[in-house]
Amino acid sequence: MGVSGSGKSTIGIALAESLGLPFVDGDDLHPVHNKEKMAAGQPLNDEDRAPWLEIIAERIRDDLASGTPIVVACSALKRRYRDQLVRLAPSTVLIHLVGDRALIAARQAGRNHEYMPNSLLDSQFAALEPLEADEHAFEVSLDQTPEQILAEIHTRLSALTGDPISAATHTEESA
Ligand SMILES: Nc1ncnc2c1ncn2[C@@H]1O[C@H](COP(=O)(O)OP(=O)(O)OP(=O)(O)O)[C@@H](O)[C@H]1O
Ligand SMILES: O=C(O)[C@H](O)[C@@H](O)[C@H](O)[C@H](O)CO
Repeated sequence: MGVSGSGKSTIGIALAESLGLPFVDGDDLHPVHNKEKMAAGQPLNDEDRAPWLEIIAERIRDDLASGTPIVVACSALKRRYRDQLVRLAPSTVLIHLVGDRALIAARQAGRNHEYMPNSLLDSQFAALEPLEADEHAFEVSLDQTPEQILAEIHTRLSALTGDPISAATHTEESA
């Protein structure tokens, strides 16, 4: 999770590959109305996001129920959005890519997004609610290379879930 440009897709794809799990980009699950609204330079509101978050929550639940956990990139800016996402799959781990606005803006400038204008970054920060202590989650600084972020995520995931698979995967990966 994180604001636009924080690295959700980049890190999500790499994390999924390192864990041998499917990756789902939440951006692909937005209704057309949401994409058109953002492309027009308007930030989404709670009503826009609710059905989109429900689609993602059901996808997480359904894939987990079929035996395949997935890695998902989703802004998940507010605490109630995250509660909606994990409601159907409480074992979900939320990973917040955190960093300062200037660095994120610089990264946004370096890419062309399908629909998201860089001008909406301030609205993303305005909506962002930091993780709270009772969330099954952790923060990772985005001011690192993708490789460093991935290594930290593996370490933190193993500590949080006690899942040797993550550690084993990391060991295999670094071998
Ligand atoms: N750790 C990193 N170091 C350097 N560049 C990065 C890093 N992570 C991502 N980037 C670059 O920053 C830009 C934004 O990354 P990415 O698209 O993954 O962010 P995002 O959170 O998915 O954005 P959005 O939500 O708008 O789709 C891309 O050009 C990507 O290559
Ligand atoms: O919650 C939101 O406002 C949206 O999901 C945005 O975050 C964009 O879809 C995503 O960042 C792609 O740029």
